[in-house]
Amino acid sequence: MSDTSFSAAAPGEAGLRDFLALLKPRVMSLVVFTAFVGLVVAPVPVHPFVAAVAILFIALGGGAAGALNMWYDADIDRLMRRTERRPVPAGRVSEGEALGFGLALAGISCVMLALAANVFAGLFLAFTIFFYVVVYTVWLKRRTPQNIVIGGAAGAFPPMIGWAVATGGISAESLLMFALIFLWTPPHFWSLALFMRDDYSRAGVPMLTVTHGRPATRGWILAYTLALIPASLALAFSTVGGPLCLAAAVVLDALFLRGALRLWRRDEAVAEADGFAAEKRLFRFSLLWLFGHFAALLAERALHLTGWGGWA
Ligand code: HEM
Ligand SMILES: CC(C)=CCC/C(C)=C/CC/C(C)=C/COP(=O)(O)OP(=O)(O)O
Repeated sequence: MSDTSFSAAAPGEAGLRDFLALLKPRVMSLVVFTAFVGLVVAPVPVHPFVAAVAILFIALGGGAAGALNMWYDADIDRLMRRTERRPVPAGRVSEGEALGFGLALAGISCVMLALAANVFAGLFLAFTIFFYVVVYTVWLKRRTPQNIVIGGAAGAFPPMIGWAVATGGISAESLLMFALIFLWTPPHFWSLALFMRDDYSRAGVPMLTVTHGRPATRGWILAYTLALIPASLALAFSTVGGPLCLAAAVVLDALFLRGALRLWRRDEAVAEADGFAAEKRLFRFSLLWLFGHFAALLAERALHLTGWGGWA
């Protein structure tokens, strides 16, 4: 294989790196981690080989959804500084290639997950890809500032898919994991939208910062952060939680709330003058917050296996 397949290719010349970029690997890493935790904390043990194969196909399914999103959004990605260098808008991968790659990967991953785990998990993965690509990307993203609130459900399904791999179904615990990510998505995304507003405005995407302005967005970030607290406590007190989850929830929630309150009180001129430093900090912290909650669930499960952890 030549070196060029790994380097940033010229227009019209796709490299392996470009097809990897279509999978949105950085975002999907946390998505896949939440699916993994959903699988591990479920009360039904899964053979390690089946678990590894299932996680691989969930990762590929998530990647397929990313590729299909980038195929459909190529026109607006071309207009935003953050996304203009992506493989399709930069012309290194054609729209047809991105569409074919995404569809093939989506089909393979759903069928393989159904065969490796169970049909319900395979169908759930297919529904999640459909939700992200059709409901969020095609239908809502360009129409309403509620796009990421409703469409965000797609990003909240993966731990339920992981749970479904183990149990073949849905439970109160998997719904609580869903609720945690569902309520987290608005503060996660809107803190980024505060400092990326001009990109979205240029592309004509009706994100809340564009349609309702920054001060209103700050209020909504605080509102969803407050709603996150009971959701994370409920998960900590559920059968998959325990003292460690509770301690993690208290610390992470207090820090998230402090950051959201700080953003809410910010003067726009001050925020602009310091380059939206506090907004960027809260966006980065949102990633740590979600990782921390799911890492705590995993650690609680590990402790439980040694006779500690959990409430029982
Ligand atoms: C509709 C829901 C969501 C929207 C609109 C959204 C939007 C974004 C955007 C625009 C970025 C900026 C950087 C980039 O392009 O990579 C980003 C970063 C990120 N998001 Fe989200 N996100 C959503 C849901 C999620 C979910 C569910 C997860 C994981 C469970 C997640 C994990 C991440 C991670 C890990 C990054 C950092 C990527 C990096 O380091 O470059 N996001 N998100
Ligand atoms: C298993 C499976 C199918 C998982 C899907 C998970 C999922 C829906 C994650 C959402 C991640 C994300 C980057 C949303 C932003 O889309 P955007 O189009 O607003 O962001 P962009 O402008 O960066 O493209």
